[in-house]
Amino acid sequence: MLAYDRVAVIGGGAWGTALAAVARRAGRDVSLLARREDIVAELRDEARNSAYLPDIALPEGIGATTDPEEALADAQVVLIVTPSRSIRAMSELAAAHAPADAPFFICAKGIEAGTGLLMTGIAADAAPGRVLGAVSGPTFAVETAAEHPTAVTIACTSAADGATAMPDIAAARLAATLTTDSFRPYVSDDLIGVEIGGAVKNVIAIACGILAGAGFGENVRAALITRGLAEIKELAVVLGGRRETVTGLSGIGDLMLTCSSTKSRNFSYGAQRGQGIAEDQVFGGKPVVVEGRENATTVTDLARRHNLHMPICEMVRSIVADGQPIGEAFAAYWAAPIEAEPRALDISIAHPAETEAQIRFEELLP
Ligand SMILES: NC(=O)C1=CN([C@@H]2O[C@H](COP(=O)(O)OP(=O)(O)OC[C@H]3O[C@@H](n4cnc5c(N)ncnc54)[C@H](OP(=O)(O)O)[C@@H]3O)[C@@H](O)[C@H]2O)C=CC1
Ligand SMILES: O=C(CO)COP(=O)(O)O
Repeated sequence: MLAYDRVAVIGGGAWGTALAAVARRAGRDVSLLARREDIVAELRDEARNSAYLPDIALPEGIGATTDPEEALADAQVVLIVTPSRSIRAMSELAAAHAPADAPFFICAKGIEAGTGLLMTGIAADAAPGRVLGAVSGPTFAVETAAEHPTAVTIACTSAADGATAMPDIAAARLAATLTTDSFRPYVSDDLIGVEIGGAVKNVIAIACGILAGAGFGENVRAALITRGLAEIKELAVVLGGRRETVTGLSGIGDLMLTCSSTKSRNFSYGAQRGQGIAEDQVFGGKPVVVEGRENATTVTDLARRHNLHMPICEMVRSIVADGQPIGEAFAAYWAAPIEAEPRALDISIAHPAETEAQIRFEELLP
């Protein structure tokens, strides 16, 4: 049978709940593991998750629980949908309770601090021998949960489970499992390319948000999206991913979405910082998952290790991690030597107006 009948989801937040809803609407038997009793009770009794997806009616029958054994023991496939910094612990938890032949699909977007591992790299460490994949793409949870049309990329390496034919590999099976009238998966075997797109676009979205919040226009946003895509492509290729994956849903698709909407937490975080709101006052001081904040450092650490310069990601890092004033950081980025596009041509012309640029941008930006 191509599709998985029994799907377990780890994470009762916005994206975990939305994916559980997709699987349930596709007719699957779904169990969702959450940490909070109130979320479990509301999902079970009212088919709602008002903490994370207010006003959205979810399908009946999502089997929510706080008990890992209950959630995972019968799973044929496990979706891990918690923030990137918790993926190691969640993979260990899943490995301890799920059947050995159930593949894990990681739906978080990021790179691990210290190790520089992609999300499936962490899972490979934590759950050796497991078939692993990723779900990524332009997907605001609130839209997916409300059955607005959504397309995703589902990736795994084709050799991962020893399958020889594409329909037998785990990514294709998960695509068959999750397809509904409103949810349309595409399948990829370029796990690295897909995961790099998801991790880096959040950092670029922060940059776009900062400059939008500071009052700059659409020109610079288009420039950052385009040059950000070049940074994604270079990192993906240096790590063994494929150039063409970057033009797909998990690359340019997610980058466009996240860099141009206040529905994005990364963009909104940047916009608030651009308006001059202090780091500890962003989102009114509430804890909100902003993956690009931490991943500005993990992405640039990884790039530096490969002698790759990612100027937009470095700019974001210097603001959010090193506390550099926005005007100064942007001026330094903007006054870099003039180079070729793409970088194949060896051109480097000193910017003539570094000082003027700094003075002007410092006046305009906080
Ligand atoms: N929201 C979206 O539109 C999309 C999100 N993603 C990605 O999905 C991942 C999760 O994001 P999202 O669902 O939006 O985040 P949310 O903040 O909505 O939910 C996070 C969930 O993870 C749980 N959680 C948080 N920290 C830990 C931890 N240390 N250990 C175990 N569980 C934890 C939370 O539990 P509790 O409620 O108890 O705190 C909550 O259930 C991120 O990597 C994000 O980039 C990907 C695509 C779309
Ligand atoms: O990954 C996402 C959309 O694809 C969600 O973006 P944010 O985490 O910025 O809200």
